[in-house]
Amino acid sequence: MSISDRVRTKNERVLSDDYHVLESVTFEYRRSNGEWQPQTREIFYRDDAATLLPYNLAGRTVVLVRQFRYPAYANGYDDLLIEAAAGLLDDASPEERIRAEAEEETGYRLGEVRKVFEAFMSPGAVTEKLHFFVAEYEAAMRVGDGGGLADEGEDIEVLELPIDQALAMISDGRIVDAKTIMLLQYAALHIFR
Ligand SMILES: Nc1nc2c(ncn2[C@@H]2O[C@H](COP(=O)(O)OP(=O)(O)O[C@H]3O[C@H](CO)[C@@H](O)[C@H](O)[C@@H]3O)[C@@H](O)[C@H]2O)c(=O)[nH]1
Ligand SMILES: [Mg+2]
Repeated sequence: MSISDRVRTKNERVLSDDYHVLESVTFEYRRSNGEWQPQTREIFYRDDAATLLPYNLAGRTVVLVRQFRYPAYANGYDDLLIEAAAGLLDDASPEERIRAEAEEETGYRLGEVRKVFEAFMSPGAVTEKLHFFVAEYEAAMRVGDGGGLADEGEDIEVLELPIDQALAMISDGRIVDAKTIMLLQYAALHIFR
């Protein structure tokens, strides 16, 4: 049985369609006891995206980026946010897109990239699914400064950190971005053992 047998979409109203689409959706959901219950939810339609953690096994380091994020600032975060490189797919394949995005943001032209998992990051409200990758890097792969695209408003710093320091920064609150925490914990569990 598909879950669509338990959902009847009644109405979809576009609240905003400036850059992404925000809709108010009214639907009925058939509860486990068989009753149909009306519900309304605001849904933010965002395209899927990909993120990647470059790691160097011998040096026990990883590469992250730092940039301004207005939504975090609006929620009281008074600093640049430390993140793994990430980008919206823009209709490309996750692997193709993350390779280009990682080079744009960090300056590293990577070899093999490995997909490790996929995750919905805020499934109560946002459609976006994120594709997670890791890739081994070495100093010779640095072909540029990174930094992102200035004409798209990006002003990105590149950070190379020991994995143990990055993990400590999760504990002390200096790293508070979910995708970054997930990739660093993946690396601690499966890469730097
Ligand atoms: N005008 C306008 N431009 C936008 C908007 N949203 C994104 N852009 C443009 O699209 C670019 C997106 O840059 P990417 O590097 O592809 O994406 P990202 O901002 O890193 O986003 C990824 O990480 C975020 C933080 O975890 C995620 O929130 C996001 O969904 C995605 O995974 C931005 O630099 C900006 O130029 C918007 O609402 N309005
Ligand atoms: Mg980005």
